[in-house]
Amino acid sequence: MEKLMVAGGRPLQGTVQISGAKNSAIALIPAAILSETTVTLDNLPILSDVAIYSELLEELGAVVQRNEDQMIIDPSRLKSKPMPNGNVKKLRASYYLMGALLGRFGEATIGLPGGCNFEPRPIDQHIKGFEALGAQVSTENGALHIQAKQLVGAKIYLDVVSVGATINIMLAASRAKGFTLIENAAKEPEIIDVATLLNAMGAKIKGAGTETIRIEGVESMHGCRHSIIPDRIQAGTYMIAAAATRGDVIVDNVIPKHLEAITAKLQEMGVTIEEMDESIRVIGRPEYQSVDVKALVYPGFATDLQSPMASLLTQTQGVSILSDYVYSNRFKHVPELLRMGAKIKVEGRSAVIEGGALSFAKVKATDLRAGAALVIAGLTVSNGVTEITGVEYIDRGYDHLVLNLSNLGAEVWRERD
Ligand SMILES: CC(=O)N[C@H]1[C@@H](OP(=O)(O)OP(=O)(O)OC[C@H]2O[C@@H](n3ccc(=O)[nH]c3=O)[C@H](O)[C@@H]2O)O[C@H](CO)[C@@H](O)[C@@H]1O
Ligand SMILES: C=C(OP(=O)(O)O)C(=O)O
Repeated sequence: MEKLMVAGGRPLQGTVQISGAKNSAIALIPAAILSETTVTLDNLPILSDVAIYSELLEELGAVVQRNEDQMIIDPSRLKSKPMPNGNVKKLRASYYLMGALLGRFGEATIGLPGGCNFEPRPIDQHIKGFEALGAQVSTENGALHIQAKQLVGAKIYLDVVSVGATINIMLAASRAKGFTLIENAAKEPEIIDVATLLNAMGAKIKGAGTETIRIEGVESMHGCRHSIIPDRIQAGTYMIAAAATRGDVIVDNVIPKHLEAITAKLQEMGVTIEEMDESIRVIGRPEYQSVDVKALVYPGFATDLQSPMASLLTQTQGVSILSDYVYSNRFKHVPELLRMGAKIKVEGRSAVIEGGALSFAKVKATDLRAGAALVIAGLTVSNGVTEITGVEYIDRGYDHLVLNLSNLGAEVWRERD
């Protein structure tokens, strides 16, 4: 096992290139198997989740080639076979195989998903969607068995706005007979990215990015080439890190529109932001105002940036309230930040954060974004080295983190634990 060492206290300076989005990639890779011919994905992030997904497709019989930031998927010989254990348990997004296999073969048996378990992550809305499309769903030894003789389009109203359920239903409904309407759909940019790929593969999807998605099912789908959108969560994390270290950083290869919520919140704190076509410059200040932040569904402030934001809020002059309305208990970073001297109290779905300097400590990343929060906290500490274990979580979502931070002037390295 490795640990991440962070000797902070230096303002981050320079330019960082943002890779393709993890939360798109892990849906686009399974989406590709709805095609009978080769799909090429460009701007692929280099992440452990992506590597595991490529192994999952190979286990199902696909031929997968990786060249740097490109993945070429030939799913022509892929079959639906039961995947109750193994790699499916390593990532949450293995649940997209349910919608994709169901769409292509009318059958899927997939173990209940793993991933970052900051709190229970139900999939009842995914199941409700599959059932509405005419599938029968049962549980067999911890795996879900989903089967349909013929998927038939349906009107589906999601009880909660769910990225995962919206994408999974889009995948299955793309190959259903007739018309599907998803109402109260999630509007995240990653959903638009998946719909763009599916449409390039021959699907007929309209309205992705709004709360009503219309899908006319098609009988077959074909290969195409698609470039993955930039990772707005990675971008937001570097923006937060730049502000926390009072740095001056250009975050490049981004879609500024996807970053409006974090941009506005940083500006409210007193951070200077300059927006360009495909990049954002973040210029920090010695002092920041405290602010209240509410993590909500898109276009609200992303829940995935809530933990990194907690670290930045320790750098303000007052008391901030950081609430998460998507995952009410996503606060596993808090006990670790307390070890670093943070003054935080969790009250219900909110963390009440009082500004004050942090100090170095040995801390543990318990999930991906909690890990990012600890890296940012470590970058603010000038009097010693913060040691972060649980690096495998951080590797799920941050492409070349050590290299990127080093290029920005940070002293960060990995060591064997
Ligand atoms: C809306 C939202 O911000 N979604 C985030 C969520 O997506 P992810 O796809 O994990 O979560 P969902 O969007 O599906 O879930 C949103 C909310 O709905 C609930 N839920 C979901 C599915 C379901 O069947 N039943 C149910 O009750 C969840 O518990 C959660 O409270 O985490 C991802 C990884 O951290 C983020 O990238 C997504 O942006
Ligand atoms: C928790 C995350 O990922 P996943 O839902 O894939 O576990 C995340 O991206 O912050």
